[in-house]
Amino acid sequence: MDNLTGLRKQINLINNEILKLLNKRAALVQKITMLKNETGTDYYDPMREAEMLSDILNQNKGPLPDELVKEVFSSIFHTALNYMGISNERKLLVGTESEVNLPKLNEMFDIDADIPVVIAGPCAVENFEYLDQVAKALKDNGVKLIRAGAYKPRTSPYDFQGLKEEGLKILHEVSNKYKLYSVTEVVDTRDVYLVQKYADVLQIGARNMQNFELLKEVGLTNKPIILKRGMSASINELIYAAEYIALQGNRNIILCERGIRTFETKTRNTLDISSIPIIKRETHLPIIVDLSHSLGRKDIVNQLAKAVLAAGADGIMVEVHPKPELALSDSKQQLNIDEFRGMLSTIGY
Ligand SMILES: O=C(O)C(=O)C[C@]1(C(=O)O)C=C[C@@H](O)C=C1
Repeated sequence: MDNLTGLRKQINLINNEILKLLNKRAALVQKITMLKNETGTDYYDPMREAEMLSDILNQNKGPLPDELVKEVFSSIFHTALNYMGISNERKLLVGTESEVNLPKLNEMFDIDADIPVVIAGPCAVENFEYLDQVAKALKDNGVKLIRAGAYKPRTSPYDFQGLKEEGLKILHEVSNKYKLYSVTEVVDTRDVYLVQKYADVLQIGARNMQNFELLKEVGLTNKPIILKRGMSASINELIYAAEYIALQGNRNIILCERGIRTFETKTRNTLDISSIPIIKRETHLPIIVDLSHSLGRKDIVNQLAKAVLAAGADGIMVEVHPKPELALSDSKQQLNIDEFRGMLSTIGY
């Protein structure tokens, strides 16, 4: 009968065999490293790793299941790379180690460093008069960026879809009149050229965060891009979406937290404040928070504005409409001009 001591003795012998084999393997990896140095070949070779794994799994007769065998060998390959002195984690262009020296968000828009960047305006461009009233209020209160949608991706195809080019023209005219920077969403690769002709900052909405063709297209422009987090997207997915833009050459990316879907129904989305310091730690990109879409209500905007700024956000975005009750979209979450002034004073404007 096997006893514990006897079984452990056998395991000790196997451990020694595995160790000898691992070191034998490491000596071969060292030779490969030298060859790769001579030829300038990449150390990390995911295709080779995949081929080896497939051979290994074909030979696996158990009792260890394939997933566990895969885990062990993936760790062996990872160790080989560590032994070569490299990591298989790619350094991202948007990561903290990136060499680019980008201006801070407030510098991009000539905003004093002691006040937060505020982007405000109606959900959609509805007509010249409404937008003009909002723009005047922004100007009077020292806010420099106006937002308004000309293309509105709505849940229902029967809801107001935006004024499209007509809306872009109104936004352009009003922002010029008050010397404001204009921010508007682009939803289709075919519209990027048109939208960038009229607007100063392009926005990629939450629903399009992983529309990779659209990301690549705006990555080819030289306009700042606001990239909103998808409602079910992880922070990593948001960072990789930004990398798609950066890879095309446009490094002027502003990330935007706008809440994620959870079981909570008191707010439209759950505002994930923790994403702010995490993004600050893992990327060099500025991050702003869209309070209106996160919350879907306006009675708690002031508290959350202070909270996100305290957490390190570089700015906030809020919806403002001269007559929210008559707004064609998102009427419950848009502040009226008095409420907007109140919000500004709570954050030091
Ligand atoms: O075969 C190679 O090219 C190696 O560098 C060796 C090795 C390995 O551990 O087997 C190490 C890293 C590569 O990602 C793939 C394979």
